[in-house]
Amino acid sequence: MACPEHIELSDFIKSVHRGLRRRSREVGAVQAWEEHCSDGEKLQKYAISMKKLATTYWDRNNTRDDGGSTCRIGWVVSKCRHYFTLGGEAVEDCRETKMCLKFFNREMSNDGILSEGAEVGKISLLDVGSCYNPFGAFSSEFEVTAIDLAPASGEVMKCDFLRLNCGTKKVVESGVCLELPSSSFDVVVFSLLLEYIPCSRERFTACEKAFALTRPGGLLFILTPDSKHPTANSRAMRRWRITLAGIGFWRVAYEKSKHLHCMAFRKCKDPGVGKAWARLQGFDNGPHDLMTIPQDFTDIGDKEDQKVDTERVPDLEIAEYFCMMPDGDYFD
Ligand SMILES: C[S@@+](CC[C@H](N)C(=O)[O-])C[C@H]1O[C@@H](n2cnc3c(N)ncnc32)[C@H](O)[C@@H]1O
Repeated sequence: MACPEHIELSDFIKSVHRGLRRRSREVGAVQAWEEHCSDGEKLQKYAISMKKLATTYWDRNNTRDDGGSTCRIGWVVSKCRHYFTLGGEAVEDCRETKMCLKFFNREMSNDGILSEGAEVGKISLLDVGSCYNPFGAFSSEFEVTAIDLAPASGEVMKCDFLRLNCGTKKVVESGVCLELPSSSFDVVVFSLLLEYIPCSRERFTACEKAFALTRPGGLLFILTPDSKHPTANSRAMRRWRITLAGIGFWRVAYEKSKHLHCMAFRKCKDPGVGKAWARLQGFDNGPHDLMTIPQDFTDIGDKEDQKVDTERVPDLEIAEYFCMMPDGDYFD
């Protein structure tokens, strides 16, 4: 059972997400986002609440009997170990080569195939919307760059990812990260980030930026809440998959836990492969319109605290996710 503080924290977080979506409908995404980013007090309260919720209620009891981790951060860490240090990347190289032959009747055009047994240093990981730097606990394996609109920890740089420039170097001015070098990260993580962003087009922009920043063969992780049974939102997840393939991201891992979809996408060394597959799936409309979440279609009234009705069922899913997480065994 969730305790009163837990409910209070999750209610506040949900109300921020809801308010941003509602304002976005009223005045458009750009103005709503600007207003949101200039409300320092609200952002600060969100950061403190999110950190407390995650560190006090979510991130405990996350170890299975076999020593494995049941949390979203642990899922990313274990997939990275498998991919970067236990030969997973080489396996995916072979798979991509086969797809090149199938789609184009030629070898992979990129010469970036990792030779097996190549020396692996620390994995460079960009955690977008990091809040309190949960990957900091794995600093022996990961070189973490943590960014957030409103950091809850000194290890996290302030940055609006939607406005970040993907260029040639790291540029930080007055503590704000303005630019990061393209193709420089082994891993980019969006953990509970995309549903914060109130419109589909901006979610797509975030994915394009992730593509620019990841090195060929690197991974984008997307963790997104969904408390329904595994197939309930499978069509939406399929649309995300096709959209991301259209950018050049190929899905290499997927798991539906009780409250999350956990996904890993590889930046194809030959982006034509992902695009060709996406075309076969009928990907020829505006791609940004495909990065939708159930709440995009929910009619939200003016009153923040109005009683939940059947039209707001998708919000219930999020509510359940935020309320149920502390039990800690939802990520089996
Ligand atoms: C629900 S919290 C998730 C925190 C953490 N990733 C986790 O899994 O516990 C979403 C975070 O994304 C951040 N965020 C949302 N939009 C962002 C943007 N455009 N740029 C950077 N951070 C953003 C928010 O400030 C918030 O801290």
